[in-house]
Amino acid sequence: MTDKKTTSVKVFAPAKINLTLHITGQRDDGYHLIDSLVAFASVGDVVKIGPGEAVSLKINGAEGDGLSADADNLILKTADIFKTDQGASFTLIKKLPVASGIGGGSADAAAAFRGLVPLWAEHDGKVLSDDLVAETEALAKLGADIPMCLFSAPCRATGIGNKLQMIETFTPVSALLVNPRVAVSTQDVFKSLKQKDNAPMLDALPQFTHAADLAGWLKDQRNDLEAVAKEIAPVIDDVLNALNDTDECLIARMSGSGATCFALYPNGETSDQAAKVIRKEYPDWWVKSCMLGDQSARSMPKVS
Ligand SMILES: C[C@](O)(CO)[C@H](O)COP(=O)(O)OP(=O)(O)OC[C@H]1O[C@@H](n2ccc(N)nc2=O)[C@H](O)[C@@H]1O
Ligand SMILES: Nc1ncnc2c1ncn2[C@@H]1O[C@H](COP(=O)(O)OP(=O)(O)OP(=O)(O)O)[C@@H](O)[C@H]1O
Repeated sequence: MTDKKTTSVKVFAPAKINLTLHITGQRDDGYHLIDSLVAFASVGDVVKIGPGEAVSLKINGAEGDGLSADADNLILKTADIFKTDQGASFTLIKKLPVASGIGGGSADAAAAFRGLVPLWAEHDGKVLSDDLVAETEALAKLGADIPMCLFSAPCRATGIGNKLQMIETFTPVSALLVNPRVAVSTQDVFKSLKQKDNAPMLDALPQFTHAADLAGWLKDQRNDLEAVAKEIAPVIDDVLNALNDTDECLIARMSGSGATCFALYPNGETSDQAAKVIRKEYPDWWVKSCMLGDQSARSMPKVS
């Protein structure tokens, strides 16, 4: 048997992209009901977990400045759920902008959870996986986007984002993600939203065989948070204009509560070329050419 105290785990935490985000109601506790088509990007954070006497967190990476490594960090909150006295030293390589509508914190929490299961597989003679249902429920309470990030695969999310219908037939598409480096608070956007009972998507979603199909369909769908987010961060309009101006852009929309926007392209060459153009004009923006689709295989913990 391997010595679990010396095991190290590395987990990819991909960005979540809300291709659509229809807000269809509000619960009595204030949380909003959503109907959202979600895919996961080939760009994301990396969570490394090594042995440690206590639970600790160190943050590296280009987007790590200003993100606190204290008890409020979703990685430490996730470790707390397991209620063991085992240690773990986390290193977060933060590559996704914070508070940017692409679920970075939720992705980190989900990655930490996936990584801790093999690291802490057994403790005090008790198999951790026996408790996973209760622990997964506790994890979901840390953030509405966490359940979808646990799967990191295309899905339709309803409820408050906790009811997931997986879409196994989703065809991967080339995309460009752009964030103008303006943090937008999800809570502020929801608080400013006035119209809460918008139409959901149709019951049956079409099957998309290429990016142009998906983009054509998205033109009739919405992100109901986009208008409110633009009032809070008018630069979102500049991002959408910049994306729409690039060659062969099929559609440009905002993800989540913003300010990150995505655009779809026919292939990787066209999204790479658009990235070059936007980076040249806006050198301070965060610009990533990527694939959107199923990242579940890449997101499995790599144990060494
Ligand atoms: C906008 C989305 O990213 C779409 O996927 C999510 O709905 C937000 O997910 P999240 O950032 O993980 O959200 P949480 O951290 O749970 O909540 C942040 C704040 O957003 C509001 N919130 C969140 C989710 C939801 N379905 N309704 C809400 O009203 C709540 O006021 C909460 O105080
Ligand atoms: N590991 C983490 N990474 C990013 N943010 C974190 C983390 N832990 C806690 N937070 C806090 O969570 C808040 C939301 O950050 P996050 O990057 O997840 O926002 P977001 O991309 O807008 O999320 P969503 O799309 O789920 O609304 C931030 O204000 C940040 O302080």
